[in-house]
Amino acid sequence: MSRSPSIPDRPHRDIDSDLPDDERLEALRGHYEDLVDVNDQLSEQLDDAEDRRERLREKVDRVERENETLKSSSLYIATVEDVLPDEQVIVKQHGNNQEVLTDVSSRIVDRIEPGDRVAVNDSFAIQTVLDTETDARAQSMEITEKPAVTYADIGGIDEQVREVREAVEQPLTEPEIFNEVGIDPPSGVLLYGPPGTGKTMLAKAVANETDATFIKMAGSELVRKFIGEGSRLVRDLFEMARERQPAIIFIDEIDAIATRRTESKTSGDAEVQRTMMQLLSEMDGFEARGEIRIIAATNRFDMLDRAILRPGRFDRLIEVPEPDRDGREQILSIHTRGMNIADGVDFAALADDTDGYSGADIESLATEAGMFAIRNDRDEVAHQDFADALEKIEEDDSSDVVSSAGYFYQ
Ligand SMILES: Nc1ncnc2c1ncn2[C@@H]1O[C@H](COP(=O)(O)OP(=O)(O)OP(=O)(O)O)[C@@H](O)[C@H]1O
Repeated sequence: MSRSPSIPDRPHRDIDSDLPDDERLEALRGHYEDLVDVNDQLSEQLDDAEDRRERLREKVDRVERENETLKSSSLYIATVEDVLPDEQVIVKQHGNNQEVLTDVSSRIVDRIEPGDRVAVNDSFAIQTVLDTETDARAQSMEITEKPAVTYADIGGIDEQVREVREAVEQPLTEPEIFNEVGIDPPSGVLLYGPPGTGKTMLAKAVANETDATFIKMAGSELVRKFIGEGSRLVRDLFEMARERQPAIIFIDEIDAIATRRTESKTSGDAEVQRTMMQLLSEMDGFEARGEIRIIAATNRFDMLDRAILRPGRFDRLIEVPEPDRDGREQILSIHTRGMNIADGVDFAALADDTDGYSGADIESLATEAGMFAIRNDRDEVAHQDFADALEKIEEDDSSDVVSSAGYFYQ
């Protein structure tokens, strides 16, 4: 290693104040030149030091990268299940679900809590607590161990409930039937229809019924929020499902990533295209009789790229329409179940008066009626409250009577 150059001495000159002016000036000039000289030497040394610092920094970066590569090539991901005394923890390795009791260094132990994702080496020693990058991406998904929605909460679409149970629930609960008959269940189910008609509820209710983890991702998030990350997020989505199976993957607004190809070839389109290709390749490599089911939803069926509807992909289409009159009455009674409803509230008449309302609109109507009762200092909701609520909703939405008006789905 080269030795550091020595720092030049500070120039020093005694200048006698009794000297004649011209000699003093000459002496001062000499002193000034000494100073400039030292300054030049110091600048040179500083430049050298900067160079050396830069080279060292590059070396550190290289070593860090090599270290990262070494670590990433040999580490496995696990979840901490329990932290025990004496710096021991139980971890469950992802993928094979193997549970292991392992030591953890005191450097890390204080930072670990049950539920943390960690990286372990071949001998299961915890190397790092995973930082939040993957978790941040996981946050773009909604993960629910057991959604609270049940089939009994869904009104007016009994036929769709039956179809979803057959296409999604049965392959999970009775896979042997498909084996015996020798057919593959549908790979993916596509629910299409106007907004607020219960598509998300259907997906959640199947997850509830089958004790599956519900993992929801919105297509719009895949392309808007994480530009450049869409295909990675799709991989994460399926990875998450594999870790938590049985699982229901629900991709809402699938049209955002599976629109018909347009002529324009902007980079945004290319990104959307890549995200969709990733989704298709995940689905193609999928065990149809496995423990993961995929449901997608759209209210823009007309815009969908037909490539996603081929066999082995979203090959079961279920239309979820706006509720008819009886459906609206059923949904009204579901959403008023927990309300203090006065005698004389005529649900049949309200169902007649809500033509074109979606399930979500009917839910808002019930809430709004409750607000009218509160405003009028009553704890019982009367028929008039519903009538007032209806009027208010019609007024608020006079240009767009119900939220579902103007959708396109076929
Ligand atoms: N068929 C239904 N029965 C009971 N409630 C319903 C029904 N449809 C919608 N709702 C109510 O509307 C809310 C929104 O429904 P949901 O999210 O399932 O609609 P969606 O079809 O997925 O809509 P979007 O296409 O806008 O995502 C539900 O939380 C529920 O309260």
